[in-house]
Amino acid sequence: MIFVDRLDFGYNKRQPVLEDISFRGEPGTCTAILGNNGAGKSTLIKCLNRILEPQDGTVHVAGKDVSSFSRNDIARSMAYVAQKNTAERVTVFDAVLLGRKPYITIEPSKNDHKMVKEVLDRLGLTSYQLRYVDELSGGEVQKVMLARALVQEPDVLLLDEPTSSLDLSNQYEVLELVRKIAREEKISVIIVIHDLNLALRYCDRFLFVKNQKILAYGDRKVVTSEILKTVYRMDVAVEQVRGVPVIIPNPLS
Ligand SMILES: Nc1ncnc2c1ncn2[C@@H]1O[C@H](COP(=O)(O)OP(=O)(O)OP(=O)(O)O)[C@@H](O)[C@H]1O
Repeated sequence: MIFVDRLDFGYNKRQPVLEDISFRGEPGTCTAILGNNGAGKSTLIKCLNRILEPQDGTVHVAGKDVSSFSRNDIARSMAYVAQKNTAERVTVFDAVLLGRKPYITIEPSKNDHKMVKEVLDRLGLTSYQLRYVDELSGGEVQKVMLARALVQEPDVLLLDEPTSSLDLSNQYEVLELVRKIAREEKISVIIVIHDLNLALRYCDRFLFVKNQKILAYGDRKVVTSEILKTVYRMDVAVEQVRGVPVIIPNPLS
C-alpha cells in the first residue's frame, strides 16, 4: 500500500507544480494518474520514490515513511519505469538482472536467474535475452524496462506512460499482465497514462491533476464528460460499449 498525504512540490519556490496531493494505492490495484500535458503527472511519480524531494507532505509505503528509506530500501519497495528510457549496451538478460541488484550481496543467485527467466517468459522476451538493448525497437526496450521493474519484487510499481511505444496488441497484453501480476503479488501500481480507454479498461482508481491540485479522484464514475472537458478543453463523450466505458472525443463533429 502507498499512502500520499498532502504532498507539495515545485522545481523552484515561486512556481508550485503540485499542491496538497493526497491519495492511496491499495495492494493489488492500479491507480491512473491523468491530466493534460505539463499538469505534473511525471513530477508526481518522481516525488513518490524521491527522485524528487517533496517540499511538504509525506509518502508512506507499507506503513513506513519513505523519507527515512535508504536508496536500497526504496529500490526494494518501489520499482520505477521512466517515460524516457536510455537503451544500454547490455544484453536483455543482464538489463533485467539489474532489477535484482537491491537483493544481491556478492553475486546473483540461482533464484535471481530463475526470476529473470520467468519474467522474460511472461513478457514474451525469452528469444530476445541475448540481444543488446541498444539494438531493440522502442517498444521492445519498454518491455525490457518493465521486466526489470517486475523482478525487483516491489510493493509499489510506478509506471510513467509504459505503453507509449507499444503497438495495439502489446498495449493490451502488457497492461493485462501488469494488472494480473499486481493482483497476484498484491502490488500497488501507479500509472501515468494518456490513453483514457486503456486506463478505463485496466485501472481501478483515477486521479486527475489540474492546476497543481487534484481535480477528481475515485473509481470509474469520476471519469465523466464534465471532468474531461475541464481537463482537456474539448467535448468528450463517455459511453458504455459491451459493458466497458469508452471515450469518444468530439462526438458531435
Ligand atoms: N526539471 C525541470 N525543471 C523545471 N521545470 C520542470 C522540470 N521538469 C518538468 N518541469 C515543469 O513542471 C511541469 C510539470 O511537468 P511534468 O513533466 O510533471 O508534466 P506531465 O503532466 O508529466 O506532462 P506530459 O503529459 O507532457 O508528460 C511542467 O510545467 C514542466 O515544464
